[in-house]
Amino acid sequence: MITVENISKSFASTGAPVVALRDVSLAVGAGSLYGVVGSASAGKSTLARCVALQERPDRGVVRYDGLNTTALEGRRLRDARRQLAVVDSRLQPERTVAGNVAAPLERTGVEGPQRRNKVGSLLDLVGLSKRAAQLPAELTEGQRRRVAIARALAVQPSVLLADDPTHGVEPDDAGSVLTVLDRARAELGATVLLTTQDAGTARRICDEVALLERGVVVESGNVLGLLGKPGSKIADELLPSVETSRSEMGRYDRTVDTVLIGFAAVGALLPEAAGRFDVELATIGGGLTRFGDTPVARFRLGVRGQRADAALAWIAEHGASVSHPLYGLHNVAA
Ligand SMILES: Nc1ncnc2c1ncn2[C@@H]1O[C@H](COP(=O)(O)OP(=O)(O)OP(=O)(O)O)[C@@H](O)[C@H]1O
Repeated sequence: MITVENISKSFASTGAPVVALRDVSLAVGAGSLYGVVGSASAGKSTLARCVALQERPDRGVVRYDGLNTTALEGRRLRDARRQLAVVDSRLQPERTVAGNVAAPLERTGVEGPQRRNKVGSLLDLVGLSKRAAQLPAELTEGQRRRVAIARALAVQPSVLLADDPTHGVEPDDAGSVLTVLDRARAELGATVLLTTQDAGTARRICDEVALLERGVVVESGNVLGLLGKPGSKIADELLPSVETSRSEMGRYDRTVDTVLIGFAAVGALLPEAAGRFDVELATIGGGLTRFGDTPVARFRLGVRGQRADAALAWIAEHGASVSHPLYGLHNVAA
């Protein structure tokens, strides 16, 4: 378990100091895949460096399993660092894929068949066994990232830190990088903390997420839990957008936005409510996506019928969130 408690960090500059983090707190549960999402210069890398114990915050504390790391020096700092690994995408260009993954094992004195077996299982984990003898230059950027992840995992860290792991990777290739991070958590039990500018990354693999804006955590929590929360910025960013024309909305008695989570809800809840209460629930905006393996829909519904209130209450009772869209520019196309 990693806890970040009220950390702040500024950097000197020619003018006023640059405040990279302001009073940031996070709790990253053991075995979770935690995503810090934010736009450029939001402070993500600074936060990742503080958690990786590469940078000391000006104020606040980073704890590993309760241990306050902020004051650690020398051997105790090295011991604390040993349980975490940072994915460093700079590979040794003259060494093969297997050689790069073997490098940390060579440094720690793991030899012979033990080293070969370990490298072999890590290459299996990242899906690059067939490329063991190739050089980094012969790989795609996404494959190189997977080598970097395998190398980071060679020291059997309990925490894996990946700062913007899909940056510069082609979209087609990015999915396999994320899959490998997910496997590191699922198969090796590592806690994974990643940063990203891309909401899609959080949607694909993160269980927990924090939204960082100008050095401040504006929202955090369980991803699926946030989706139904009215006014959630994270939900708004991750869910399909709802764009409906005013004239389309005007054809119904009223319109509502609804978020449906899981196979049963997405597949059956709306037709079931429409039939049960004899109302029309027409999908006039939004769409369907996936969070990991879980299907999630955000629909704007045009509602007609005398028992509309009862139908919407029934949907809400069965786990959907129902909210009334604002007639603002944000939601309504002209
Ligand atoms: N070593 C440093 N010296 C001076 N300023 C820094 C340093 N590191 C970061 N900053 C500044 O702190 C702020 C946050 O930077 P940081 O790199 O943490 O953001 P980020 O969210 O990772 O951005 P990006 O997604 O663009 O990498 C920025 O204004 C940046 O210029």
